[in-house]
Amino acid sequence: MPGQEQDCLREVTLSTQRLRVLPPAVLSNPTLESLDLDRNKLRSITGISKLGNLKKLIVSKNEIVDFPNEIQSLVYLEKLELNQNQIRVIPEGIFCHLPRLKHLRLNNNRLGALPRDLAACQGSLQYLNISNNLFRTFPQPVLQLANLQELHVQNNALRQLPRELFQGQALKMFKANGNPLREPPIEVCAGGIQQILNYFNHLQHGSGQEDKRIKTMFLGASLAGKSTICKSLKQRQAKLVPKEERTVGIEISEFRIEDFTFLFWDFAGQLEYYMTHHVFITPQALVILVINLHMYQTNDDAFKDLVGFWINNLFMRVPNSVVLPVGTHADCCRKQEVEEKRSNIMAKITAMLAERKSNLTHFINNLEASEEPEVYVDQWEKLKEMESCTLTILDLVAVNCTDHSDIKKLEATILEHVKNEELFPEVVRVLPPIYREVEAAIVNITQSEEMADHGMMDLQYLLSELSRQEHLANLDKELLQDVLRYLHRIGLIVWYEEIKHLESTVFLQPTFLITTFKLLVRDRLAQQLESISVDTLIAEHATIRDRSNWVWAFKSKAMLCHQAVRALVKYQLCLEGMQDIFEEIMGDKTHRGKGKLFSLLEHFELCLEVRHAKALNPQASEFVPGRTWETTRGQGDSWYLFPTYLNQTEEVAEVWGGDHPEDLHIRTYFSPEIPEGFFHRFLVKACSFYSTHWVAKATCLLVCNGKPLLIKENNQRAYSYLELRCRKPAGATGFRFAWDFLMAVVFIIQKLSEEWPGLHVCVKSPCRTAGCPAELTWPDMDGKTPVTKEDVKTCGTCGHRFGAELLLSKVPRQPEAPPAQPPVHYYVTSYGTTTFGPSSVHVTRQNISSE
Ligand SMILES: Nc1nc2c(ncn2[C@@H]2O[C@H](COP(=O)(O)OP(=O)(O)OP(=O)(O)O)[C@@H](O)[C@H]2O)c(=O)[nH]1
Repeated sequence: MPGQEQDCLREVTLSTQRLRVLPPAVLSNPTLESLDLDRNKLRSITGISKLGNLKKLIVSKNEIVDFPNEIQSLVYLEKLELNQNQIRVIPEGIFCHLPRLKHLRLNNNRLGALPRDLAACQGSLQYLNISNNLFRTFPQPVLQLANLQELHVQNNALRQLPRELFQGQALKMFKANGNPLREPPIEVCAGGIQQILNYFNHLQHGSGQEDKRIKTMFLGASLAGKSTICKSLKQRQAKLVPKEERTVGIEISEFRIEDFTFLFWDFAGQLEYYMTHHVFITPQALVILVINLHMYQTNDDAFKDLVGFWINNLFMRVPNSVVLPVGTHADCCRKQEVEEKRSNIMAKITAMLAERKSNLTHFINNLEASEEPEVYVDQWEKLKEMESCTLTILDLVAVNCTDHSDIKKLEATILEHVKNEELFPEVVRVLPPIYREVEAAIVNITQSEEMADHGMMDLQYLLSELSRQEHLANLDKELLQDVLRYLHRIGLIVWYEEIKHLESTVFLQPTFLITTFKLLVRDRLAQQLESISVDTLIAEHATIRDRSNWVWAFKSKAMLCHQAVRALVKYQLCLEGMQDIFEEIMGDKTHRGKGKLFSLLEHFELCLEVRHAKALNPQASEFVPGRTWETTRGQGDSWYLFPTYLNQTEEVAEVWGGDHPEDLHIRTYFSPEIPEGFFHRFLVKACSFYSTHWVAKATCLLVCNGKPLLIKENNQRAYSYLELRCRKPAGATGFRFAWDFLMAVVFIIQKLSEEWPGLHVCVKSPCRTAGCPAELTWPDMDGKTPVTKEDVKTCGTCGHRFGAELLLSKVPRQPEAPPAQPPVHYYVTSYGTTTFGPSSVHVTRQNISSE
């Protein structure tokens, strides 16, 4: 039987066989205990009841519409997977016959309810996945599953979760993101089971209060009028912002209309700040896209710069957002011109949305029509998920910001949209009174006289300050952390508990965090560096000549040494009267304590530490997989590379020595385009992993075991890709190594791209015939099937045949080859950690050699 692996006929695997019916041979084997039918085309599994000894049945990724009733005969069943089918209803009378069922996957179907008799599995069921279905209310039978340890309900339409679910001891893992939850709000759920439980406990002591709050992000090109609108809305009058007062970084303010609280995040329009946008552009917000109508022309370039760029970025980053385009400077245009521009912008946005939809449909159809569609199931699913996301674009409002009545009109429009539950289902959150009390007390502290401008506070100190207040005397650390976590997620404060250096620091004024970013990520940084005062230089034991060197290194290599950063930061903090926090931000002088600034910049992949030191520890006696690779610390000054400021392009090309037709060559394509800042963050990630590297504006050369790998960025409309090349290796080991290297870099790219949920990335190998435009699409890389079955691939366009190892990660077969290894899985789990097959290599940071 094809694809069958037999173990005394107890176990049969028939995945990806394009089966439409169960093969009779399988059904004639009543001793079978495990049957895997993953990724086929089954509409039913008629006859399955003959396999009365089955313990494990996998029918995921098939075409089942009607729940297979025969499953009720499989009374020994322990594991059942029916995910990724089209099941709408599960009848009563099935689960009551499955008392041993431990593991049940029903995700990605069309279910809206579960049968009552699921409760019969209460003694056994430990894992249940009903994510990506159509549940509007929480399925009550689940509450009786006393031994349930893991529950997935993501991406349904749940508004409320029952408190009883969290009261038992068993539940260890619970996931609910992607639901319009009010009670508890999604920001509370993200804090985990304990936080949810605490939330319900506090709800018990008083009735929940409705909180209507929405983060509002003002985006748009420079000088569009974002700050003007923001300030005018807040002050309820036309409030023109002088041109010189440009937003630096992001400004945040709070504002109320009726009983809605708006948190305004006003983003600076200059390109340099786009690098930090990924940190602050978050889902579940109202996006106000501000367009200067006076500047806008009805041609494609103006549209791309002032509107298209932002729409594309929102597509990729927060694909489910609601966007209100606002056209400013209406007073500088004729009435008819305003109308023309308004309809031009709306028509072009509509065309963009249609283009995106049609692209996705095209990709999906391609996968479905491909030769082996079952090896593209994961890609297909991701695309389907993207297709279900909708960027809602509201009708453009044209305003004259100098006119009070226009501001009032805009305010009314915003309010009307926010009240629309269809558009903003999660605006209303039910909160225990204590959440509001703690929040109010924090706001009081931030506004008090004693509070320093920066608003940074130690967590323990904050707790003691709060609990000094009579009504919060019982506040404990856990509850405070719960509330802080919530306030962080809604954007009122900033608390990065996941960054080790910052876990005990709360930024009560989120703007201060942005101020810290701005110290090094800003426009005209070179001028800033040049203007460091002599006093500051002296205090840092530096000379004017050092300062010139810093400027030179920055302009030519986008690098700053530690001393330069210290001087720059000290100088800027002095200007703002905040010199007292210098040590805290920068760490101590020995460079060993990293300080908050670099913890932040490195966490968000905005800079890379480049240490001029001898490579790896020469004293290290051995390298042990899974353990930290110890390195010697360099004696010299640390340098930091800021990829945003890179402007050279030639350096890498020189080291690489030009492309060669023989190179192994793949491309990762991006649709709709490579997001702003993506390549820079990729550089930081990849270079912190591969110690030897060269970087330039749009290229990078990584070296591993002496072998180079080139990555080039090409970001053109309808042609956005990263190209990966390495020299054609000799011999099977060489191929294995080269493909491992390529795959590791592809996985870094894929891992990073997950941060843009609306971004589609696919990998292709160009045909190796010079001039032939054909490309070979790569199948799912985390699928269980090997990437390629054949040894030779034929190009469908030019007809030439190539060894598969030249196109895909397949090692050439050798006559004396040892028995097949288990399939190798690669994945990059996080910054600097990678797993290759059975052994895992954990490298926290390799030193950088300056070769
Ligand atoms: N006449 C007129 N001027 C406006 C209008 N809206 C904004 N302005 C002016 O346009 C200039 C730019 O406005 P800002 O609000 O600073 O623009 P921004 O989008 O915040 O700009 P960045 O800070 O660079 O991101 C200011 O001088 C405003 O006074 C408008 O509707 N009519």
